[in-house]
Amino acid sequence: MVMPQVRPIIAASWRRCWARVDPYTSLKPPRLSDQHLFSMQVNYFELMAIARPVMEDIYQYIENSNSAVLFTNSVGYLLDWVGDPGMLATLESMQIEPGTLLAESELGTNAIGVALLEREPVQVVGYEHFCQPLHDFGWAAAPVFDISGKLLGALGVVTRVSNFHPYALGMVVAGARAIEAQRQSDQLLEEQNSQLAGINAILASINEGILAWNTEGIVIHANPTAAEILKVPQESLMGAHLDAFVKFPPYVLDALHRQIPVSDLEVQLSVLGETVSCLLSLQYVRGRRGLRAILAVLRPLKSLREYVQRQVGSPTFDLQNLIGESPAIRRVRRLARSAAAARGCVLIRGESGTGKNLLARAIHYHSPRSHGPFVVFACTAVPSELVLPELLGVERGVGEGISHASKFELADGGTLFFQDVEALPLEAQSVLLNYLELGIIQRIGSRKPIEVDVRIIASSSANLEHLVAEGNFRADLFYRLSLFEIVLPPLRERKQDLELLIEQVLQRLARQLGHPLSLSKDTLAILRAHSWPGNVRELESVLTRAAVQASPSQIIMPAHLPPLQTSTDAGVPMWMPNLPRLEEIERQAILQAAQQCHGNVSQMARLLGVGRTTLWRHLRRMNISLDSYREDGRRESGVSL
Ligand SMILES: Nc1ncnc2c1ncn2[C@@H]1O[C@H](COP(=O)(O)OP(=O)(O)OP(=O)(O)O)[C@@H](O)[C@H]1O
Repeated sequence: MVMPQVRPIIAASWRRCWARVDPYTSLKPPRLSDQHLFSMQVNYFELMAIARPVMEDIYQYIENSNSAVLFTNSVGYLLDWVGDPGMLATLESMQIEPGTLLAESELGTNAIGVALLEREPVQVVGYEHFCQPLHDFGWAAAPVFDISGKLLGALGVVTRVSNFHPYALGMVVAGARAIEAQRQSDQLLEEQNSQLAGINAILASINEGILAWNTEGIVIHANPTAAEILKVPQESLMGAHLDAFVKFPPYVLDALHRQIPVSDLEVQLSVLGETVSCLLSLQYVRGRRGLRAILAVLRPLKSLREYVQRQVGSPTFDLQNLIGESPAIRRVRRLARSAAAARGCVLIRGESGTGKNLLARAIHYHSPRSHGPFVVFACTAVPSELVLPELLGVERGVGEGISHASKFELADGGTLFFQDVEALPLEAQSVLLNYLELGIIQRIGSRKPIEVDVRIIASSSANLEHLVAEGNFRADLFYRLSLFEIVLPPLRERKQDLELLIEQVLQRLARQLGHPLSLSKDTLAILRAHSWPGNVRELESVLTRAAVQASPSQIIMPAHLPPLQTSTDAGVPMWMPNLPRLEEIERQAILQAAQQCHGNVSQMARLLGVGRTTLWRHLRRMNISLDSYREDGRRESGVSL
């Protein structure tokens, strides 16, 4: 029976102790071996490093009052203490010292044990201790939590009952809060530092120059690439005044003054008297109290070109990938090698899907320019109003929008490939001709001539002679381009290559599907009989569909093939003068596909066995709008019809 004046928290502890603690014997709490204590202290090193100064602060107030300040872990093991030597010796005589378990289950009711169990500050004085040997003492303790509420340990003060001061509890509570606050701020700092280290590592590894300076003009970050572009050591830049190194042109200063962001503006900086050309982007970092820093991204023009090159510079562009051993294809490969070694323009002609793209890339790949970029200008994919800005680039003044480089500049030192050159508007044809004659271009909005060294390759599946006769293609450009002409034969004219091509496509599909693939005899016969109006692209698409249909079986049977026409009347090159009749057939096919695919260009292209680009070209040429076929009347982006 507990006396009514006993506080409930103490009474509850006594009830817990009755079953397992003998109140009358001398204390024998468990103690860690020195080795275990040491490893525990190592584990708690950071927390103890925070707790120790707080413990000493508290001890300053209670020094000479025969007391001690204790810090335990969350289980109750005493990790550290500080106190009057007399009190420490007394505690030691009761087997209480660093390494001792002060849990309620071992020492009976005591402030540390109860504070850890009840997760609240508590004082236990005199007879409130369950064990008699502690009746002479007064303890106060407060639990310490982390930011998520997890119990970390307890801070306690112990004195003789006669010296016990009611303020002791307030002191340990304030001390515990101080430990928590310090730990949280340490953790935040550590997080920020690790985030900062992460950001710095990212900034250091990216290929763009990153330069940041504060409102006083002091450089607060410069990554290695920025140092490389500016040719100034990174250590010299950091912490220096930017003005000491870099002079911006007046229009950039104006942008900075007015805090206008710029993106990929081609600029010439004066760095310690040397001129550095690069693409500059500016961003402004704002805090609650206004502008905090300016962030500049610097990109060397060269690296941009290399980037373009990396996108295309893969070995798949080897001429060996133009499969076929027919005399026609051998001749194409021979011509392509001569074209690669020469310097002038090349015109590649042939029906859609015969490999014009492949050949253009291969010529570049085998040319002395292969280290330079290969840039594609897809004439049908660029909306007509954007053709000139895309081709020539745009120079805009500050505040007028974003300047961007021309395709010629991006291709400088490499090859510029005009895919479907027949779709180039007349104005752009003049630009191209002008470049071929003078070797310079001028960005829109600028009078400055830019000298570029670009080789031109063009492709076409159109009847260019017809277009010239109609006045839709400049004759002088046509003659200039066609000085070196390579014609890719349609597949139906080199059926002996069919099996080689099938083999190559099946090998690729087998790799993708993860099992070998072959054709039954009947399937091969059907493929041989087909006229392949869509050429190699159609073959690839038919085999892909069939392989997927056949999977998991490894043999493609006739049933797996999509319907194929066996007509022989497709054997007419697209640029022969019977275009109107063919055009009508094409128009009907496209309209049917549009209906079936609800105007979805990708699906239509698949159905028709042509590339998206080719389909867009036909749509534009035939002035077909897909809007009415789409359920939501939506226009597809990228091309205006
Ligand atoms: N001789 C060939 N050997 C191997 N693959 C080929 C060959 N010819 C074409 N191909 C493949 O056929 C597909 C279409 O080729 P490509 O895009 O070069 O044709 P294209 O004539 O430029 O077509 P379009 O005029 O429609 O743009 C590509 O996947 C290409 O790799």
